[in-house]
Amino acid sequence: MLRIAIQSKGRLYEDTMELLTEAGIKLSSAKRTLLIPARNFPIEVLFLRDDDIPDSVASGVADIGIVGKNEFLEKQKDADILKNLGFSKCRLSLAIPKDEDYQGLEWFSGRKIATSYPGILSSFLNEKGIKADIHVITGSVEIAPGIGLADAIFDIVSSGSTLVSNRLKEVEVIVESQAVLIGNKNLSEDKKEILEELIFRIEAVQAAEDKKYILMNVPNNNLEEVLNVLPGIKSPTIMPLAQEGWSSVHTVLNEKCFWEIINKLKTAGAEGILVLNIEKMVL
Ligand SMILES: Nc1ncnc2c1ncn2[C@@H]1O[C@H](COP(=O)(O)OP(=O)(O)OP(=O)(O)O)[C@@H](O)[C@H]1O
Ligand SMILES: O=P(O)(O)OC[C@H]1O[C@H](OP(=O)(O)OP(=O)(O)O)[C@H](O)[C@@H]1O
Ligand SMILES: [Mg+2]
Repeated sequence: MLRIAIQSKGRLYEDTMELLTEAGIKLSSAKRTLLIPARNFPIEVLFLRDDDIPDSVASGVADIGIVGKNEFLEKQKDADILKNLGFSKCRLSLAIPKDEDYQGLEWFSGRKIATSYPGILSSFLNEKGIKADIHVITGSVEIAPGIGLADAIFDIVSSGSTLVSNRLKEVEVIVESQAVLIGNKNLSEDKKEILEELIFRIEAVQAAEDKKYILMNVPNNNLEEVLNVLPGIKSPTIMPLAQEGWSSVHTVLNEKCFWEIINKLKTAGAEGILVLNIEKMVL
């Protein structure tokens, strides 16, 4: 049985649960239980605060875990990053009051910076030879400059709206983060085998993301024109329709690509275009 540590509630929880579900892992729904075995896969899920996930994996309390890369880097625990998971994307940035004139990192010399990430910040400042005063607070970091607690902050930024509403501006991006799958360094062969199967499933889910299956009807005379518009990843399927002189064309496209070529497809003579979600894709 492989044990995976995931966040019990918070920003990572929903996407993590969705990923496990899409990978076909069904949990027996024992709410308020901290350790739940899957019903159909040799895995059990341990629910923790995200701060405790890196250590639980490094120490072997859990075999693998899902946590923000920011948190993993901050905790400096000895485990491997096995996979980027593509959700909870954010960055750790330095931000200062918006009316300050900013010319470069020297601005921070001798200033007080509030953060929940003292480890990452101090190694960054050391590397750059900047001496600043790091003030650790565990939440609501963005209000620190406004209430006179610090001159600047180092915190998570995503859309940037929290910075704006606290009259701050982002001046340096130090770490790009997203949810990552981490693993203990000494897994047994049995556990490695289960992990491989899990990663295989995660990759099938990821491959299908942003991909659409599209079907359209095309007069045979226009087939060549339509096929020219479709990007040639793999050759499309072409089947005759019951109606003489028409064919049905099926292919897989990136969603973004679809919006770029939709008008060209119509001009080329495609009709009745259907776009379907793809759940999994094994390449
Ligand atoms: N605004 C955001 N946009 C995208 N990802 C974010 C955002 N805020 C946080 N994250 C990511 O989600 C992770 C968890 O955030 P959350 O706010 O749930 O943490 P927390 O309050 O420390 O939770 P816990 O109670 O488990 O300790 C962060 O470490 C970061 O990787
Ligand atoms: O750039 P933005 O899109 O505004 O996101 C950044 C904010 O999101 C997170 O806080 P969250 O909303 O999770 O609340 P918290 O302060 O309770 O952690 C993070 O701590 C930032 O404050
Ligand atoms: Mg936390």
